[in-house]
Amino acid sequence: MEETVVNSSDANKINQPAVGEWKNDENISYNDNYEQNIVETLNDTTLNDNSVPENAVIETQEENCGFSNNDNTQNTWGTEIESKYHYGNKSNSGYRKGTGGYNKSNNDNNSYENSYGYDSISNNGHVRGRGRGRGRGIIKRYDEENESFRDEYGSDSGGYNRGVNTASGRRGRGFNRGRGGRRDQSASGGWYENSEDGHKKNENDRPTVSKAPYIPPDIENEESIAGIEAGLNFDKYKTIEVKVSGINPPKSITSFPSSGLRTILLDNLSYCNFSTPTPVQNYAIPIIIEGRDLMASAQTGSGKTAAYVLPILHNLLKQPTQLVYDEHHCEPHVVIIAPTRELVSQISECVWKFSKGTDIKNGLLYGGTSVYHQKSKILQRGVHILTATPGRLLDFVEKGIVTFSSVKFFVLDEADRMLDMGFKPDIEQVLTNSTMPFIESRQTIMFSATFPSEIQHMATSYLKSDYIFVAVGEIGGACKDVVQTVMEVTKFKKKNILLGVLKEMENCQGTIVFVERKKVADYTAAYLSEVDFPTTSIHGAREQPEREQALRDFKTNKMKILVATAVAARGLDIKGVNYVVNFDLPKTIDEYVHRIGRTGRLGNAGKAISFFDPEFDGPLAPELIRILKQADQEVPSFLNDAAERILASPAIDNFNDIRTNVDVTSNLVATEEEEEW
Ligand SMILES: Nc1ncnc2c1ncn2[C@@H]1O[C@H](COP(=O)(O)OP(=O)(O)OP(=O)(O)O)[C@@H](O)[C@H]1O
Repeated sequence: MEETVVNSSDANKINQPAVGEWKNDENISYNDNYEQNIVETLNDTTLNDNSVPENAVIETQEENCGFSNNDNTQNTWGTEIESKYHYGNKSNSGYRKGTGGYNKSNNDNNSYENSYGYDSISNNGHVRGRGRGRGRGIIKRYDEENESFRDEYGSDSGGYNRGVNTASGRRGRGFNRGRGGRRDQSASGGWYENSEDGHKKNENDRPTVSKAPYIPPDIENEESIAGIEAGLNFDKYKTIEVKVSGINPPKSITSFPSSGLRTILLDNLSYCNFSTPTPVQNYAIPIIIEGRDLMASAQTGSGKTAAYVLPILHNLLKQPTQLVYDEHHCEPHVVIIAPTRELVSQISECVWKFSKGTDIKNGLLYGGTSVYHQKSKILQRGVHILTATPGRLLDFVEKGIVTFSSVKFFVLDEADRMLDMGFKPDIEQVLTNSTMPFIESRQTIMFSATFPSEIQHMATSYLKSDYIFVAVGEIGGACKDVVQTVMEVTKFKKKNILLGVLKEMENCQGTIVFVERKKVADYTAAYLSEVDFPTTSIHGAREQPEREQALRDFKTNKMKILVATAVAARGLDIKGVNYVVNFDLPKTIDEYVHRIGRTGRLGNAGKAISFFDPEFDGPLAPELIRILKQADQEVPSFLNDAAERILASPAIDNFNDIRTNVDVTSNLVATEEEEEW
């Protein structure tokens, strides 16, 4: 079989602004191209819901390779000092720092460790560092039937792994070759041959690092009850414009008691301190209760989840039908799909808290967790409402564990995201599954804060023709309770400016810093920890337990700052998020709107600070200005200048064939954010 060798001199051309910056600052003695290739490798080996079978466990081996023979490294192992934010236990966040080079370890706890040399390990089988290598991918696959692991060898090329493992004061050298195995057309990581003493190991005695499947904590706990409390601006919701279109839309409600919702739901609402419905709830509840399909858009943090969960629960309770399940499969009545694991978990919590005291069975499926555990949970009692990420859901559907024959409601949360290029094939696969009831026989519901018109057009093919459209405020508009500041910051200054911004805050507790790349997330979190801001991070290269631990640490204020990639941009509802900092601006304005919507929720005040680098962010300027104006925010003059430059520049050639009489085919390509998560 032909090997694909990535030439390290063929530098990956991705813009990687912050990488150079860190390198400059940390005096790391290797060149830009090399670093960029590492980034490329990591993309290839990312685990996410779509790329790796969920029950796969990566077996990692490595052989250290020798770059670390420089004086810096030699001198420093003895000088490590413990920072006050280094937590010794495995379920916490922290870091260890040293002096000189940059060493970042991110292994089986939620910690950042800085010391000499350069090293970065994460639990999903990536070993990053210097050196180069190719090798075969091995996936340790969990065999559910036998409850044991078996090896599956990846075939074909893909990943390109490099690694020097110099964790915890040990250094080794050696040359590492490993070809990232790919399965199911997806990158899945590779294994490395490793030797602490620098000698290549015999294949037979390579150590196996098999991870036990992760069983997440139960969502059914009282802490889940407390949502965000309504803020001072909650009453402003009354004045917001709501547009409703469609034939004979049901009349909106004005209060929960007059909504017709069943008593048990009203009781649960008051238990959860929901006294007044938000506008999207006023309109969506009666529409769904009356059995109409719905596409709805409302600003971030305005209660869209309850707007569909409550009427669905009401209808299930009003017309109970028998739950079909046995030891092999189950047939949910409601399927809710959302793009990220944490969001799925959050929605499921919401279902649980509103269905308390009823017979409704609630289940969830998401990647990075034990398949066996999730399977037994939903097959034990059956499941009325199943909330899932698309990858894990399809996995269960393919295995026949979930069938859709009893589906009455199909919900897409963050619907525009679920129907964009990254997820649309999965959604199509779900909706065209032979067991899925036709459009006329199910109720289809879509919600998001942003809904680009092209996605709306596409979405209509999944809805009944008389669906109702509800738009609360401007579609895709930013929440006006968020004060938005845009600063002109070039890439090399970002780090210092971030520090300045954090220091200027009275208390930086509850700050989410968004970056574009996983690696920059790690760097930034490590750096902030080092300068005494307790920080953790969430991104797609972290193991699921680490991701959940990071969120818990942030939610419980153990960590003041959460550095995140796009994985945390949508839907996450975290109390006490006072600031969002866009260290890197996103590529699309909708992503910006979702990110800044992590603060300023439910009438509370929030603040968003964005670093605008004219070199990279120019294309976003016109749309950013539109969003700032819509939310009555100040538009800085440099942004106007950048927008003028963009608008004055010639239109980008779309590389369209100038002939009109030829067939055109196009392939779906995953978006970059997708790969980056
Ligand atoms: N009527 C209400 N009364 C009190 N609290 C509410 C009400 N509706 C929603 N909430 C709370 O408001 C918060 C935001 O709700 P939710 O997460 O559903 O917003 P969203 O519109 O889906 O946001 P996003 O667009 O970011 O996904 C949650 O903590 C929720 O519990």
